[in-house]
Amino acid sequence: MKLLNASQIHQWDQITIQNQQLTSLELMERAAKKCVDWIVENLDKKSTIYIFCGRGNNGGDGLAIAKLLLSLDFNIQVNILAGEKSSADFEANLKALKSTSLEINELHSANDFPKLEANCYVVDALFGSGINKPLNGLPLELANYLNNFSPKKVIAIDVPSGMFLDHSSYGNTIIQADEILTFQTYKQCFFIAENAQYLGNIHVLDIGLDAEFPYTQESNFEITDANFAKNIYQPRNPFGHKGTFGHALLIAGSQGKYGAALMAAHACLRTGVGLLTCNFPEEIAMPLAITLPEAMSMKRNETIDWDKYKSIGIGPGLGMESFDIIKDVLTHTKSPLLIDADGLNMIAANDELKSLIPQNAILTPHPKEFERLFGKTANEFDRIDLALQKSQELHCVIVLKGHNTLIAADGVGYFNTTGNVGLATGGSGDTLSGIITSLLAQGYISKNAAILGVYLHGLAADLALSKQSVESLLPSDLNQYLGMAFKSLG
Ligand SMILES: NC(=O)C1=CN([C@@H]2O[C@H](COP(=O)(O)OP(=O)(O)OC[C@H]3O[C@@H](n4cnc5c(N)ncnc54)[C@H](OP(=O)(O)O)[C@@H]3O)[C@@H](O)[C@H]2O)[C@@H](O)CC1
Ligand SMILES: Nc1ncnc2c1ncn2[C@@H]1O[C@H](COP(=O)(O)OP(=O)(O)O)[C@@H](O)[C@H]1O
Ligand SMILES: [K+]
Repeated sequence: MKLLNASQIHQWDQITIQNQQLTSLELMERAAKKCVDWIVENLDKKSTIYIFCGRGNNGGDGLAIAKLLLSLDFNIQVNILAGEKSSADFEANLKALKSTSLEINELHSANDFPKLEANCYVVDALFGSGINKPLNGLPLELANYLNNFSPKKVIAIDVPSGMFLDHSSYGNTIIQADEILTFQTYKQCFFIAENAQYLGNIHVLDIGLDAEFPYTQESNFEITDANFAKNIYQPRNPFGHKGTFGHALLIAGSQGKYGAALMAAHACLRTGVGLLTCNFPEEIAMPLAITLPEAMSMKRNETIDWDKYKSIGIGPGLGMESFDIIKDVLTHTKSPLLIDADGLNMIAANDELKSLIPQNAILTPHPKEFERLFGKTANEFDRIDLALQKSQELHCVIVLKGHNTLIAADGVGYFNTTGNVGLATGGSGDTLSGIITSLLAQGYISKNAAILGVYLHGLAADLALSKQSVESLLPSDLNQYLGMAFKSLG
C-alpha cells in the first residue's frame, strides 16, 4: 500500500468529493461518525470528554464529533481556538453546534484553558493534515498544558496535533496521543521512531475515500502488509528437491559471539533453504553438528568454491578481525550476498571494502551501523532519504532495522508492519540475517528476499507472543513460529 504525502491526501479528499458527488461537509460528517462509533465502543461514558478544536477542517471534525456525542448524551466540553480565519466546514459545524444548548469555550489565552478533571478524556482536533508550521503561541501553550496533565486518554483525530505527516517534527512539541483515529490510511509519520513518544495505538478508520486514487499517485514509500507479502511469496514446488531450494553459505561467528552464528544458521534452515554450509570458527563445528545436524560446516580458512552457493550471508558475530574473509567474499562472490553486523562495520571502516560492495547486495544495518557506513543525519526522515539515495547509488538493498524496519530498494522505501519490542534482545538481527540468506538461496530477488524476510521475522515474533511476553521473547524462539508465519501466506 502506497503512503501518500499531505498534499496527496488533500487531493484524495477533493477527488472523493467530486467522484461521489458529496459536499465536503458530508465527507466530514462521515469521518466524524466513524470517530464517534469508535468512541462509543471504547470510552467510558461516565467520564467527561474535553474536545479541543482548531479552526481548520481538523477542528471541523472535532465539532462534528461533539454534535454527535451530544446527541448520544455523552458528557462533553468543547473548546475552540479563538481566531478570525476558519474553514467553511468548521464554520458550518460551529453554527450547528451553537444552535444546541451546549456552551462553547473560546480560547483567547491560557487563562481560558478549562480546568480538566482527573479521569477525563481529551479529544485533540486542533490540527491535522493541514499543519504547516511547528506549534507556537497559544497552541503550543495548550499542547504543553495537555501533555503535563495526563488525562485518562488523549484521542487524536487524524494525527497528533503538531506532527507533520511527511517530514520531520524533530524537536517540536506535539500533543501526546494514546489513541489515534486516522482517516483511511496510515501516514508516514506513524512509522518514524523519533515520533514514538507522541504516538499511541493507531486505528485506521475507513471513511470511503475514492478506492482508485492511491493507484494513480507516485510515492516513494509503501507499507508491506500481509497482502504485499503474499504477492511476493513463492509456494514451494511439490516436485522440488534440496537442489531446487538452493545452497546457502553462512560466514559468521567469532570468539565470544558463537551464538550469533548458531542463531543465524538455525533461522536459515527454518526458512526453507535446501542446503546450508556454515563457515564458522572451528570450535563450534561440533556444537553445530549436535544442535543443528542438518547444517554442514567448513573451516574458516578453507577455500570457498564461488560457483557452489546460491547465496552467501556474512557478518553475524563475525568480529572485526575477519578483514581477509570479507574482502575475499566481496571480491569473488558470484552469488547474491547479505552483509550484516561486523561485515558492515568492517566495510564502514575501510573505503576499499566499500568500493567492492557488489550490486544487489543486501545490507542490514541498525541505525548505529547505518551511521558508521553512511554518516550522521539531522533527523530520521533525512536518514531514510539517505538510505534511499545510497541504495540507488550502490544498486543494493538497504534494510534499515528498527520498530518499523525500512527496506530501501530501487529508490522506494518499504516500511514493514510486523514485529514488536520483544525483538529488542541481542540476536534478533542474527536471526533476520539467516532468514534473508535462506530466501536469497531459494531464488527470491534481493528486494523481495529483504521485504519478505523482514515481514516473516516480525510476524514470527508477533505469533510468538501467544506464548511469550515482549519481555520473555528470545530470538531463538522465532524459529518455532516461522512455520506458522509461512502458513499465513498460503
Ligand atoms: N483528507 C481527508 O480525507 C479528510 C480530512 N478531514 C479533516 O481535515 C483535516 C485537514 O484539514 P485542513 O486542511 O483544513 O487543515 P487542519 O489540519 O485543520 O489545519 C489547517 C488550519 O490550521 C492552521 N495551522 C496550521 N498549522 C498551524 C500551526 N502550527 N499553528 C497555528 N495554526 C496552524 C492553518 O492556518 P494558516 O496557517 O493556513 O493560516 C489552517 O487554518 C484532516 O486532518 C482531517 O481531520 C476530514 O474532515 C474529512 C476527510
Ligand atoms: N521495538 C522493536 N520493534 C520491532 N522490531 C524490533 C524492535 N527492536 C528491535 N527490533 C528488530 O530486531 C532486530 C535487531 O537487530 P540488531 O540490532 O542487528 O540485533 P542483533 O545485532 O543483536 O542481532 C531488527 O530486525 C529490528 O528490526
Ligand atoms: K489532531
